[in-house]
Amino acid sequence: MTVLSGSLGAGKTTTLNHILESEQELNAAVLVNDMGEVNVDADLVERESDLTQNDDEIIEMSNGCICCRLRGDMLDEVGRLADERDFEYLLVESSGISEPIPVAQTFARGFEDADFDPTGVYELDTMVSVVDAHSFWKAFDSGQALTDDSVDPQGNRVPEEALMDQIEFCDILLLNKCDLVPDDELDEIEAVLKTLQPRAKIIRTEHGAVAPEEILNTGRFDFNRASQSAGWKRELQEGHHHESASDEHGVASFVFDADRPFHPERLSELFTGLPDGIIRAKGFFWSAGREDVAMGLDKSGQSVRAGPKGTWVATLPKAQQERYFAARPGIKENWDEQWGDRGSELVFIGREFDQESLVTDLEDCVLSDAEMDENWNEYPDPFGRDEQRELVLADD
Ligand SMILES: Nc1nc2c(ncn2[C@@H]2O[C@H](COP(=O)(O)OP(=O)(O)OP(=O)(O)O)[C@@H](O)[C@H]2O)c(=O)[nH]1
Repeated sequence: MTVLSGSLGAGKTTTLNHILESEQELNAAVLVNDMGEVNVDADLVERESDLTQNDDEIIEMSNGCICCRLRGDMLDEVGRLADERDFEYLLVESSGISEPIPVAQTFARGFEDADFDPTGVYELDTMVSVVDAHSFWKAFDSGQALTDDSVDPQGNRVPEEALMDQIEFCDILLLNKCDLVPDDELDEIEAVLKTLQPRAKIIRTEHGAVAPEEILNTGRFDFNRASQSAGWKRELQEGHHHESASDEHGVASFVFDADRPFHPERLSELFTGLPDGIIRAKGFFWSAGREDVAMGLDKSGQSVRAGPKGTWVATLPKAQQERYFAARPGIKENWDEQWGDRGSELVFIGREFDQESLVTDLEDCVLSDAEMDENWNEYPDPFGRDEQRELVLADD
């Protein structure tokens, strides 16, 4: 099976129809997930591809998203399909806001609440994300997310976070609507995509016209590799610290690390005022006043979330610490006698931003010697108590 993800209107249905038309021999079934009341996409697939006449089957799932509420239902549906029909390939179009990881997980590993176990029946072959080249910059620069009513302080996700998930977790990136964008701009978008997601193959398309063999039976999907493929994860693992390596399109990424806590207010100010060119930021940090919790940063486009993310190994009982050291020797290597693993590692990925001044600004946010000597652990902070949430809304 192949799963198509991508934001609203990126061209998933168009791509699906193209595949079904150009592979007449393909004995396929299709599952379309649409969040609306009426499953417009399923109608379109049905109408434009004569699927029903080919004795194929389309499952429509509306009123919910297959990455969360409908996970179990989705499995039951494809289980029924496997029982009742004889077909070779399953194509899934997920809704524009679907997160690809839980969808992939559901198919690759099953889901506890479902009666049907897909492993051994379905084989997840390729995760495809369709990216709209025409609205690419707008999706990250518009600031829509922050004024959008759908964002609330409880931490609901915003569209650009879904888009970032789709870019970071896939095997094939289809850069669609290339007819609407000049070549030099496409080169820039591709440079950004490559940095955000170094593993995926990027294919430029117009009207979803991709050769079927590029996304069917590619054998590319591997859950573990896909989970590790985000550009920011690689940066952290490979430790490209403070390195400036911007490519010919001005795309650069670097890791900032510090073994002292940040001044929370200075840092939150910096986070909310990051240069426009910073498309992605991710990592963990040590915030003065939070001795026990590791804080997380998660920025996609205009959306910036920060807040409690985990526990420092240093705060765990000794026996548990030993288990961590055994599993991840890297922790021990960077262990500070006084502070243990407390510290910060933040990845920034962006385009045409002044890296040097950002590093200086970050350094200014770290506690000074004097601040450290005073009460390093007595700073109030604007971050939420329980979880990461939108920073701009964090002070209400
Ligand atoms: N100019 C241009 N238009 C395109 C291209 N691909 C798709 N479209 C148009 O963009 C619109 C959205 O395409 P869909 O295929 O419905 O997008 P989708 O991702 O399935 O959309 P949702 O299911 O609503 O999330 C349609 O009007 C398509 O005809 C393209 O490459 N170039």
